[in-house]
Amino acid sequence: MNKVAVIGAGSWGTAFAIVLADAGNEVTLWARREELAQAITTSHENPDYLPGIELPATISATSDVAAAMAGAEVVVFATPSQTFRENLGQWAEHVPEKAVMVSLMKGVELGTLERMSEVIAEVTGAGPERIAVISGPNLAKEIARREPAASVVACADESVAKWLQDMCHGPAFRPYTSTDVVGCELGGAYKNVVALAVGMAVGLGFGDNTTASVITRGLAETARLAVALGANPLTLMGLAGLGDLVATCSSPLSRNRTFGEKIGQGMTTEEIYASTRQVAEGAKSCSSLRALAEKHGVDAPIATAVDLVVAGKITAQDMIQAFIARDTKAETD
Ligand SMILES: NC(=O)C1=CN([C@@H]2O[C@H](COP(=O)(O)OP(=O)(O)OC[C@H]3O[C@@H](n4cnc5c(N)ncnc54)[C@H](O)[C@@H]3O)[C@@H](O)[C@H]2O)C=CC1
Ligand SMILES: O=C(CO)COP(=O)(O)O
Repeated sequence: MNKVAVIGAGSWGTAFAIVLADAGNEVTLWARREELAQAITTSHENPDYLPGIELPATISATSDVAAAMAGAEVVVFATPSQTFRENLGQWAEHVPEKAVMVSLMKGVELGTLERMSEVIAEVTGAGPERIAVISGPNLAKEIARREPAASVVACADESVAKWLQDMCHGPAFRPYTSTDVVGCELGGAYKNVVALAVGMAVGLGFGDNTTASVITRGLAETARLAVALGANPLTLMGLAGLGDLVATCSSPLSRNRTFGEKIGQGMTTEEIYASTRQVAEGAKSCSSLRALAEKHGVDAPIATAVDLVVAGKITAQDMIQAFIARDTKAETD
């Protein structure tokens, strides 16, 4: 039995805590609010993020980050990407010296254009053998209901990836290993932006031809940037690329797809933010991924257009028309 701290008791932090507990680990979940931590520990339910789902009794919760991390061999982070650097700055002193840190987050930081594993390395000074990411088609509600799914555990040190794989391999969760941290993280962040574009198309009333076209060109765009940053193109064809893209773009459970759908139906970004408490990472990462692509000279029409729509500079209808009107070219260029 390994001792694991999961930092962030939102949808995914809580669902992944279930995966870890089902796989036989002792899990402490950190919640920002004391009343939520108490509800999780005493009633074995997260009423705010996963109501109606019974949590294993081996999950306890606390709002004290030092207590959550004390003695942990693994510290898993599941909070929004854009505030993560600031949060981690406060948490870093409590991370046990040898603990492996795992990012479940799917965003790229605005301004620095860094992936979350890079933020962890910078803030904590940890080496690549202590930093991992887990990413795949893992909609939190389905995972929490123990519906079967697969995922990718990526770490530059393959033996660490294997150790984490064993730790989270459970009755309904099948992890694969990878050493391609860059590919997994970019796949996870980019699919949120593509899901926004797909949601917009759905909100405008378009059907499966449109969404399949956006998904496929979204995968091409993701792979272009990921490969320019050193990723293995096959990673993008796998669970952390295509797999997550398909799940997120197809599912009404996706916050990013829903966000896009609301824009397509005519709501403004501000109205959508006011209507939900849950994070839709793509609404920020469209800007950082667009900038990252520009920095590396990579053509990124979807990230660019989504960024313009989210900023209110063009409409969703303009975006789709612009995709069709772009200069024609060979599919594989
Ligand atoms: N929900 C899902 O199905 C999946 C989500 N992810 C990723 O996991 C990350 C977390 O997402 P969710 O758990 O779904 O989000 P959520 O919105 O359900 O929960 C976010 C959690 O972070 C906390 N939080 C919010 N702002 C904070 C701040 N400023 N400082 C500290 N804590 C803060 C909230 O209290 C909450 O516990 C995101 O990067 C998301 O893309 C990845 C895979 C699946
Ligand atoms: O990352 C996810 C599924 O793998 C969840 O997507 P959303 O954040 O859009 O809900």
